[in-house]
Amino acid sequence: MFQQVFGQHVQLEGDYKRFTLTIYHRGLPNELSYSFEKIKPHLEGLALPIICGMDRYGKYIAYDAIQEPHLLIAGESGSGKSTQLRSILTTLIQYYDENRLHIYLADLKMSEFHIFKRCRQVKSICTTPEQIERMLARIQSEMKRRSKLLNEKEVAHINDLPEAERPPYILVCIDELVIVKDNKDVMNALVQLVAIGRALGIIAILSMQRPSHDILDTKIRTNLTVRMGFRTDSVTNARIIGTPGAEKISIEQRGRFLLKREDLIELQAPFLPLERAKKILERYKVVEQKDVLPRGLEAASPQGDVSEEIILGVLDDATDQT
Ligand SMILES: Nc1ncnc2c1ncn2[C@@H]1O[C@H](COP(=O)(O)OP(=O)(O)OP(=O)(O)O)[C@@H](O)[C@H]1O
Repeated sequence: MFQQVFGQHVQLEGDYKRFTLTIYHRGLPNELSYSFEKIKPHLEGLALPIICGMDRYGKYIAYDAIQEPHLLIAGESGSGKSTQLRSILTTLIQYYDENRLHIYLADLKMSEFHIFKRCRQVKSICTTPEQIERMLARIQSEMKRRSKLLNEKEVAHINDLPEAERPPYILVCIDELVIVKDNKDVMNALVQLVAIGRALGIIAILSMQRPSHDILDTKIRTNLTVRMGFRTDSVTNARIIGTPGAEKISIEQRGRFLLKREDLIELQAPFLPLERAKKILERYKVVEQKDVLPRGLEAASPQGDVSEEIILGVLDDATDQT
């Protein structure tokens, strides 16, 4: 009824007694072409900026993952999760060099993280549960090293360290966690990461279709402070993600999602097609042979006990091992 009177761009919010009707001059764009030039000014001042999308006022929204750590991206198949992760990572790779940022990726669907192979900031791309286990074990020892460093220097956060001693931020992204949901080592490592990672500059992004209790431990879920809820097939699933209303997003509205931080807002994600992302990333890839680890982790150490310099400093070209 309100839409008939005021047009398409109205929003009715409220619960039992009190409702607010907001009438916007315009709606969200149906598609938002990815543009780093337009996004970049909105990242300034954020320690680890995560680009989200555009709001109803035509404003780009980004947040600082050091202030609001650990992100859950969820929604049904084809709703836009991978595309969103692609633009988050491509943005960060253009924004920070490897002295500021190290990225660890786990792509259990083996769908598309290969496009990040050989990017200087990308230190690992895992495609099997065993590789994830080892990657997280390495992250755990890096967490120990950083905790010790903070203790010695008597500071609370790596950002408080002098610039010369500050280690790079570490971003760990896992696509489709469901495949390793029964792996206790992986889950325990993740529990620890999301509990203490923030002060150490180690942040997780998890992407999955449905983060139900049997897939995502409550100890992990409660520490995923930011949620991006893409289209879901039911109210229940939208609630599980923490973005009630995501069930109302229509199938045609690709890249539309609800962002849950303190409030819940509707955004349109930038659209960065795979081929365009590949082109952008070309400039950030290693070219010299000595920069590329020729074999995988097994080649580096038959015992599977890889030294920190290798895993934390060199690309684990995991796909080549499989
Ligand atoms: N931000 C966007 N703007 C416009 N179209 C989009 C956007 N994001 C995704 N799409 C379209 O939707 C399709 C599916 O997107 P995507 O692969 O990201 O979904 P997904 O949620 O990761 O699916 P799955 O869980 O099956 O991997 C894309 O191929 C693209 O055509």
